[in-house]
Amino acid sequence: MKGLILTAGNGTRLRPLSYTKPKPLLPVSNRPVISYGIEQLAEMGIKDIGLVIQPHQEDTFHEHLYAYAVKKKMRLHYIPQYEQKGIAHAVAQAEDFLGSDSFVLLLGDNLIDDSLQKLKESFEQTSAHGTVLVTEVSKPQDYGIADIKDDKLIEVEEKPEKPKSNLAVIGAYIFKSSIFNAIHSISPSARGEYEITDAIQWMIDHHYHINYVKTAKPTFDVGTIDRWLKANQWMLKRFGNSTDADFLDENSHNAVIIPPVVIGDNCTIEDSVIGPYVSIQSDVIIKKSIVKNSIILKGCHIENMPYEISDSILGEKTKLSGNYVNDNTIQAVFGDESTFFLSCKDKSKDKGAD
Ligand SMILES: Cc1cn([C@H]2C[C@H](O)[C@@H](COP(=O)(O)OP(=O)(O)O[C@H]3O[C@H](CO)[C@@H](O)[C@H](O)[C@H]3O)O2)c(=O)[nH]c1=O
Repeated sequence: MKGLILTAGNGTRLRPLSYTKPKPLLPVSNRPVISYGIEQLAEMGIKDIGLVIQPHQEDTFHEHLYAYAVKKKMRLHYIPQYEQKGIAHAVAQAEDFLGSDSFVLLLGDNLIDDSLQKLKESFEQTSAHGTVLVTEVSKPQDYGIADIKDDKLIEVEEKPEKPKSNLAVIGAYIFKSSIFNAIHSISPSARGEYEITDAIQWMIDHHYHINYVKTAKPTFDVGTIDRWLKANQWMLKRFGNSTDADFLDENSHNAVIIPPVVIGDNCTIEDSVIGPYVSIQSDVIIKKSIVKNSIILKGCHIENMPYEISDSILGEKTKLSGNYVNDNTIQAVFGDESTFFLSCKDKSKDKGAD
């Protein structure tokens, strides 16, 4: 069995951060999202993983993942997708790499906090042509939705306006190579993409057995800022109350760390309150500031911020500083399409009745 991870999306909802780094390399609890998927494939005994990438991104992936793959004794094969024509189209690019092997397909921006062993067992025990993972979601309109009757998967529909259930088919699948019959037979959907859900439906309609495994463990699609922060919170919670602040620079002092927090190499934190739910990558300086529920990427410098930083993501080398001269003024430089939400307290309400 081989592994295939799709990473070639445009990451439009994560701009401007996804302009400079592919979405699956963005960190959750200081590890690239995709590394969690690679680890799950390693646990399943898979040695060869195809990564479907945008053609110019091979060096970036190699730089971030090579050492990790060597450590896990896995081989990464980069497969370019020249046009982003959908998930099924991305899988088709890997047909030569996959050959006649069965394969585990993971969506590179999905984080699934469950072992995929159950998926593998079900696939092998039932001799299915495909096994999908489903979970209950609160917004079924955003997902491929499963219709299950008498314990059988009878229909999957991509982002339906009127969902038949709240069971989403999420980003982990196992297929036999017969999936390529389906992929070569389907047409683009209304949104112009070759949908994996249409390929699965084709299999069901043509009497190939597709079964499902349900997970109750959390799953995250980190495709939006909000969901990325939630995934980060969840992964940090798994550290319990420990604080990974071993790497604080010797210059750090007067830092109050409220766990869970993860702090990378070579960081300086002074006169500041950090946490809970903060991930800080390496080479970050934070002075005289308060940061909670945020992700701070490599090389940021935050100093003397008159406002608490909360629910925020700061791209690499962002500089934020402020002063107290005028309560209503903030000076900052933001990259293209940055999002900045400023919450001010109305001080007149604090003055009482006089
Ligand atoms: C369109 C496209 C996507 N991808 C990669 C990028 C992402 O890591 C991954 C998912 O792509 P997205 O466009 O975000 O897919 P999304 O709209 O969230 O929906 C998918 O993922 C959902 C689960 O999150 C499923 O329930 C849906 O059935 C499935 O279609 O696949 C490619 O590698 N190539 C592509 O052409």
